[in-house]
Amino acid sequence: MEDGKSIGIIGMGDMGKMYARRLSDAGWKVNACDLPDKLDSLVDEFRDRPKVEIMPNGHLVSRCSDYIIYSVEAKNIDCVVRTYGPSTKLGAIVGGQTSCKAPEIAAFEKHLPSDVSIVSCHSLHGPGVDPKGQPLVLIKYRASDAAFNFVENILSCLGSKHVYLTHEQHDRITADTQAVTHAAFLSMGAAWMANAQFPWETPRYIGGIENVKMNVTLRIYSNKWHVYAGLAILNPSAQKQIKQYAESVTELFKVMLAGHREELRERIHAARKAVFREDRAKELLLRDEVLDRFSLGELPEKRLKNNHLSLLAMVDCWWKLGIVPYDHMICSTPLFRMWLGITEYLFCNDELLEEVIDTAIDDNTFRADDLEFTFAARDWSSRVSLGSFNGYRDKFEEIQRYFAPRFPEATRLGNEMIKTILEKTKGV
Ligand SMILES: NC(=O)C1=CN([C@@H]2O[C@H](COP(=O)(O)OP(=O)(O)OC[C@H]3O[C@@H](n4cnc5c(N)ncnc54)[C@H](OP(=O)(O)O)[C@@H]3O)[C@@H](O)[C@H]2O)C=CC1
Ligand SMILES: O=C(O)C(=O)Cc1ccc(O)cc1
Repeated sequence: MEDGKSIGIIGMGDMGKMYARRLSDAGWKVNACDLPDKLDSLVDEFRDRPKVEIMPNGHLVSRCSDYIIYSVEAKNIDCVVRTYGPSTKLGAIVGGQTSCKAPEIAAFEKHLPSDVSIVSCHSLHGPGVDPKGQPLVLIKYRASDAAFNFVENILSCLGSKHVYLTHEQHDRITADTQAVTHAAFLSMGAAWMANAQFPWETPRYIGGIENVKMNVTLRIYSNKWHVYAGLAILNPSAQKQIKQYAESVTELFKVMLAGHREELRERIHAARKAVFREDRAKELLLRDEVLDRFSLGELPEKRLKNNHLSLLAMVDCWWKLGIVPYDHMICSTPLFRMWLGITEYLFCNDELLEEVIDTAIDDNTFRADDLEFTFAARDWSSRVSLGSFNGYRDKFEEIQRYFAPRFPEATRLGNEMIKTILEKTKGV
């Protein structure tokens, strides 16, 4: 490895460990730490990897490493960089893995010595997904070409697709792709819990699009709350989009309740025209055989109808915000691709879309679910707008406890689903 240079990782949670394993497998010396109370267990866990040296704190990591990655909670980034930043080795390069870059760059600007270069990164996938072929954002904020090339060379062992952005572009795009996607799935989970449902036990929620909704919702709730809270609350563009999503849900639900079929049809078709190209149906990201394969419950003989308020509102929201989601495929996460996949599956099928409009107007059996979904979307939006980390955490963890017994199975199915979908969407 390049002249005995080494890499520092501050924060050995899920992402930090994944980086430590992959970088050391590629032959790099890694110096890593977490909070002091995890020292012994980390030393134990990495005992069989001589290339990973676990250190007691970030000062020790910072003073001996040539590229230091902060992989801590986004909400703690200022405090952690303030503590260890001044110990950074003279002339080293620093970056971060947090999901929202404005606070991370601000912390680097404020607390790092001026001789230190800044090159940040963001793997656009969770720790359980193979990084190969997934987007990896690289941000050259304050660095020479040589320093940037050094970082790019280190991270090339992940096999990811490199995407070069400024930190402002990164935050704008991830608000469009991640934050609003998470808001939709978080709201589904909240609504199911409010109605005391486990959707895989209800025939009308099994098969096709419903499988993706359930698996992704459970996948999100099985993760750590701070990941979603950080990227929603700390990113100002995200707040705006989550608010628009809640407004789209509310307005569409009111049109449904009032029974205004033509108004609903016109609005849905206007949104469809703005978001989907006319020939999109020829190249759908997802098809029936893929969608039906990953069920948590028994598939019913005949597919049951749903008005898919969550999906109608998503396209309405993109339309209102002038977002064309395909523009962001280069920066998409697996969950975003699945969300876009089921959205276009619905909107690019005239017959299904017409059935959804009729169901929305004529079928009363979804009203209770839609009411709870509307409350949930608005509640998530107000917690995010208030910037309330505690409020976000309380709600997230309550719902997490409710669904926890099904996490192992949902994670297994979700991983298979992601793998299959990634194969189907290669090159998109
Ligand atoms: N999980 C995901 O899917 C992805 C996450 N990210 C981002 O990566 C970052 C890390 O996420 P993830 O690994 O999932 O989260 P984790 O909570 O698993 O990891 C963060 C780790 O940092 C530790 N930490 C906090 N303060 C310090 C400190 N002062 N010194 C050393 N360690 C500290 C935490 O300890 P403690 O728990 O005790 O506070 C924790 O172990 C986040 O900013 C997240 O937004 C990016 C891409 C994907
Ligand atoms: O795919 C998703 O949206 C995830 O939920 C995983 C994830 C979470 C945080 C990130 O910064 C990147 C990826």
